[in-house]
Amino acid sequence: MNYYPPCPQPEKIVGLTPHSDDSALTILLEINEVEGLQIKKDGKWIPVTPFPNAFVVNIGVVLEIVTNGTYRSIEHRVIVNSVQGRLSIGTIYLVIYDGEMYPASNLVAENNPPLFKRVEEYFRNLCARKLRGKSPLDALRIEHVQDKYKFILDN
Ligand SMILES: O=C(O)CCC(=O)C(=O)O
Ligand SMILES: [Fe+2]
Repeated sequence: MNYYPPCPQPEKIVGLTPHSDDSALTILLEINEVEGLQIKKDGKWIPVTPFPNAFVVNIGVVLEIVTNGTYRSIEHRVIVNSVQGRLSIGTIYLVIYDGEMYPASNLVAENNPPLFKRVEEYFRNLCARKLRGKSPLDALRIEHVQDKYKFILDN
């Protein structure tokens, strides 16, 4: 459960630092329907307006890796306001704690190479890690230099 108390100078703090969820899926209930959640789209922060009796379903890093980038995890943060506290409950769905994680083989082909490295024990140090945007996922990306080169030649 997350509680973000009101703050007299909300512009000076952030409720929850920008991050992508390390889960496969996160199901979030915005209990008292107070605004604050924002997603990053095209470099801009967009507010997610709470919708009564609805869950926010967030795709996490695990699904992005396993689907080889077909489903994208979104960077998000929470800001606070000076009037109302925000209450939310997040339920995270993970995979085997110390297992391996990699793009599903049937989603990878010669013309669709794996976008992420095989990773072991991604979750082991999860709680010790700082929230840092999408950087933990970016560290696992495979650069396809040949594809870039081909793109430059083709264009
Ligand atoms: O409190 C919220 O609305 C978001 C919480 C969140 O992003 C998280 O728990 O990962
Ligand atoms: Fe989150």
